[in-house]
Amino acid sequence: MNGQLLKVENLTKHYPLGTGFLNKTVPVVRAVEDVSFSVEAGETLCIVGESGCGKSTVARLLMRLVEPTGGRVLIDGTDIAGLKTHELRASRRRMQMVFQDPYSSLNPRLTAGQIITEPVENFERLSRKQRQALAADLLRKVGMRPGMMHRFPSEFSGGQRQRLGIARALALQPSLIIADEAVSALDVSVQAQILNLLLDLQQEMGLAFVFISHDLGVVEHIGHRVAVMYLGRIVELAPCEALFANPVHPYTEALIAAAPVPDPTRVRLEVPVEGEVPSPVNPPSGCAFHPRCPLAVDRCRIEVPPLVPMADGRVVACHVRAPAADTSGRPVAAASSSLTVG
Ligand SMILES: Nc1ncnc2c1ncn2[C@@H]1O[C@H](COP(=O)(O)OP(=O)(O)OP(=O)(O)O)[C@@H](O)[C@H]1O
Repeated sequence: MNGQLLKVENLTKHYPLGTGFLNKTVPVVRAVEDVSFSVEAGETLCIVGESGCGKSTVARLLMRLVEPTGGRVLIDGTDIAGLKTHELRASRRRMQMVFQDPYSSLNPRLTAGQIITEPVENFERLSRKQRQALAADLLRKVGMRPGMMHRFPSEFSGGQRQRLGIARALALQPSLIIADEAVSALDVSVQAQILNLLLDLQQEMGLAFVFISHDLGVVEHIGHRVAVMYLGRIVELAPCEALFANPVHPYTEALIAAAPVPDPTRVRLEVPVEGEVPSPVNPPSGCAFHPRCPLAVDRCRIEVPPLVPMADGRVVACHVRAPAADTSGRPVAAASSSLTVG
């Protein structure tokens, strides 16, 4: 890992519900609220959270497929919002996306060779020979035979299609790949093969990943650091091992407790977190997790907790577990509380 590639500062996305009539304010979906993180070259940052917490919206904002309501995305120190069309195209070469559904994300009328070389052909004209050489090289990179370039998507399995999606993303030699639920549609054994392929490619090419998943098993396998999102906000961002060994935010603890445990020796926590994720149109006041949190105190109902740096390098937004210092520098609540209450 050698240098900051991507920096996200206070990224916010509100989707208006309908259009305002006679300047009437319209309700908004608060999909992403004040999200900040960075990714270094060669690093994998995972983003986890339940459905609807804003993970895919973050991915779309990074690719500038949607415009932010606020905040900035910087690639190699350059704010992508200020880029002209041709500069944006160039910055997109640095950052490519792999999508969830390998069945619908490939054009069924194109051959595998055409599909994976198309991104390059959007920038430069290739001779037939150049296209074939590039397709062969990309197919080899993702563990497929060059002879497969003449086949159509319908002739491939789900895992092979996702390999094609990865080959296509590699065509422009990006530094960063955003993978949005890239293995969720695949069988578990195929998932492992694709994850190992991504790890090999990272080693070989120094690729960085923003890896979005709701599956903690997958995240634990592939992540260097993990950002946990709840209702549009990051509530904990920590090195992967530290997060799984010692989750600090009660929501992180609940997510890990609720996940299937592949390792039977790992102690499973009994966390009494109940209820549904509230609506992002009208989120709870203060800490959005407080209605479901067994540790909530009065302050949680009133103030949004800031992300507080902890000694082991993680940041946590929790008034109880990671209290911000008051003006005198003293913590304002107990530094740690057990979740296994009552
Ligand atoms: N174009 C849109 N217009 C209005 N609301 C939207 C739009 N796109 C997403 N949302 C809402 O924004 C919130 C965050 O959605 P998002 O898809 O980013 O979450 P997610 O964590 O990726 O969920 P999932 O895992 O189900 O894909 C949700 O409440 C969703 O309904």
